[in-house]
Amino acid sequence: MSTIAAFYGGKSILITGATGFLGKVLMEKLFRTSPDLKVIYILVRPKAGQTLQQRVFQILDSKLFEKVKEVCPNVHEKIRAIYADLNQNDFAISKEDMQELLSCTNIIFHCAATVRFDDTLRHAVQLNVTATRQLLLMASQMPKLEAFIHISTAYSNCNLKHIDEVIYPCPVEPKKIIDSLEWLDDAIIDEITPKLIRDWPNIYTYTKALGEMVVQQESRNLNIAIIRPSIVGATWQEPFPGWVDNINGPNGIIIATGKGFLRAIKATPMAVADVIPVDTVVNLMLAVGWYTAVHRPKSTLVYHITSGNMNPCNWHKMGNTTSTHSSGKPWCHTESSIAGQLDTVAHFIIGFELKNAFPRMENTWHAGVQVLATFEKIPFERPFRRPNANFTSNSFTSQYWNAVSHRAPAIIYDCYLRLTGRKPRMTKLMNRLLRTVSMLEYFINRSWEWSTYNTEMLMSELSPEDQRVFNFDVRQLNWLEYIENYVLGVKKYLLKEDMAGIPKAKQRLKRLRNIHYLFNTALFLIAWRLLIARSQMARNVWFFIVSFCYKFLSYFRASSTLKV
Ligand SMILES: CCCCCCCCCCCCCCCCCCCCCCCC(=O)SCCNC(=O)CCNC(=O)[C@H](O)C(C)(C)COP(=O)(O)OP(=O)(O)OC[C@H]1O[C@@H](n2cnc3c(N)ncnc32)[C@H](O)[C@@H]1OP(=O)(O)O
Ligand SMILES: NC(=O)C1=CN([C@@H]2O[C@H](COP(=O)(O)OP(=O)(O)OC[C@H]3O[C@@H](n4cnc5c(N)ncnc54)[C@H](OP(=O)(O)O)[C@@H]3O)[C@@H](O)[C@H]2O)C=CC1
Repeated sequence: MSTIAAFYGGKSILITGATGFLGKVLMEKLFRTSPDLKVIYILVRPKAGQTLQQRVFQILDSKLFEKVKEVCPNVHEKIRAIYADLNQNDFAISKEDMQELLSCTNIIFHCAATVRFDDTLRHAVQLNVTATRQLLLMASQMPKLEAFIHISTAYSNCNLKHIDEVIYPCPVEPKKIIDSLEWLDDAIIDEITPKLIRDWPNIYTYTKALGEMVVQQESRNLNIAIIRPSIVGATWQEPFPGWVDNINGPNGIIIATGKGFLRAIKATPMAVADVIPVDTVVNLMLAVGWYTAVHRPKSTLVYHITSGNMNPCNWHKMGNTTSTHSSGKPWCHTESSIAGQLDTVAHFIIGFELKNAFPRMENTWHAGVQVLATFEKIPFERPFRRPNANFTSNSFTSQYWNAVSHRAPAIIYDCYLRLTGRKPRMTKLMNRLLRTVSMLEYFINRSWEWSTYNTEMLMSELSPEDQRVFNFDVRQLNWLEYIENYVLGVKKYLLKEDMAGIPKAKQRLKRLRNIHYLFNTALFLIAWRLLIARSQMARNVWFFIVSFCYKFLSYFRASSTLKV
């Protein structure tokens, strides 16, 4: 019997952010492994015209919860949705609900946050800092509370290169920021935001760092732990592989690439793609909840849950030479443009240098290669263009690809829409996509080193049974398998596409490839014709090539006649 599963039996657990990506997987695992838990309180707000109950029913009726319903048929009775808005004072929780929460809660998992990179400072501070402070205040009034688990991000200190499992101080005290936001107006806040966030890349990571500081300052005598996941991806194993339900992080990029909208990205070839499956993060969260409550460490422990140091995967490739598990297909630039060739050469040179500089990276996996190979096997329906991916770390090349591979086709397509009497929309969509990609660029052009002493210590504290049921050992992850399931999951659960449509999608890809070749050939012929008309040298080269081909063919014909 798993000690951790038994620990949660009979417990009242409070989860914030339960309607989010991580929160749903956390609830699912809790119900599946500890069906005898007493109750899960979730703080929910009505959204998109749905009441709390409708939101809960929608979650429980989803595919994610299919297994839970077998193990815990009365799951509906064990969820208690409490109306709450974390942006409001006291979270706008009713007196009776607050009383129940304060007197009954045993464990808190605080997942709620705004994860938008472009949120306003006011809103992000309210949710990621002030709400955390408020929740800690509530926690301090809970007599039965055994552990408070705060979910942060591995990127809360991404302004550093090496990050330890400690809470780093922020230049400005969170309290000062909270106080000043109360009286500053929005225009002034916008003006001072860059000065406040300094070398953090966005408001999200900055406010998550402030949130950690608040946890440290307001911890009082609570048993607190902080968990810092890197980029949370689709499920690896549980309850089934590939489950994903939002367009954050890599998900949106996978869709945009699979549908042929995004064909180039500014990314450092060997930068580590520190994706961590959501079920791995949840397993660690539950193990940390147990450990913090039972072992009561003297100080607040921080746990990193990342993949890069134990089982690295990078965004791109260094050809098919480094990974024995890669598809074997070279990372090819299918377009035969000169810039493309130069880019390839540059990648090989950079990659060769990097390989020599970081021999550890020899065994890394190549996300991009696997993703593209999977698109061949399991194409998305109705792609705009054929999926392709040019990775470049050079700003100039990146701008070139943006113009040629993204903006130009969007403009051409919009002209076609206009000519056929429809409303143009592709340029707008493309601008939005490129804006999103530019926000993610910071994270795909750098690598970080996260120490994982606490996470490893915890792993060694678990019984073999707990290590199996609550597995967070990312060394066992097979990236090839994971990425295939990830892409399949995006197709099935996000795009809601039917597998029966695959043959048709493959046919469409073939058609797009033919159009692509035709278009390139026409372009080449036009360019060549124009050149020949203008340059004597081009004409000489042309006659040389034609006469060479003619001689070659005559020789070939003569020798085959001799053989007969
Ligand atoms: C050529 C390339 C080849 C690649 C090949 C394959 C490569 C290998 C794998 C893929 C690699 C790709 C690299 C990915 C890099 C990922 C790096 C991520 C780094 C994260 C570090 C930190 C991690 C964390 O701690 S937090 C989690 C990460 N957070 C995010 O990702 C949030 C980022 N998002 C935002 O900030 C905004 O959404 C923004 C700015 C991107 C977009 O804002 P915008 O205002 O333009 O759009 P929205 O109005 O927000 O939404 C548009 C549209 O989408 C709907 N929507 C929004 N969110 C969701 C959602 N979560 N789920 C479902 N749908 C959503 C929204 O409703 C809108 O729909 P409409 O119908 O238009 O209303
Ligand atoms: N996804 C990732 O890649 C990573 C996530 N993390 C951290 O993990 C945690 C969970 O992230 P994730 O699940 O991906 O995020 P989601 O955006 O999927 O979920 C956010 C959750 O917070 C809730 N929430 C937001 N605002 C409010 C509010 N005013 N009142 C009540 N609830 C609110 C949302 O509720 P609603 O449904 O009503 O909007 C939702 O349940 C966050 O703390 C994040 O920083 C860390 C590293 C990476």
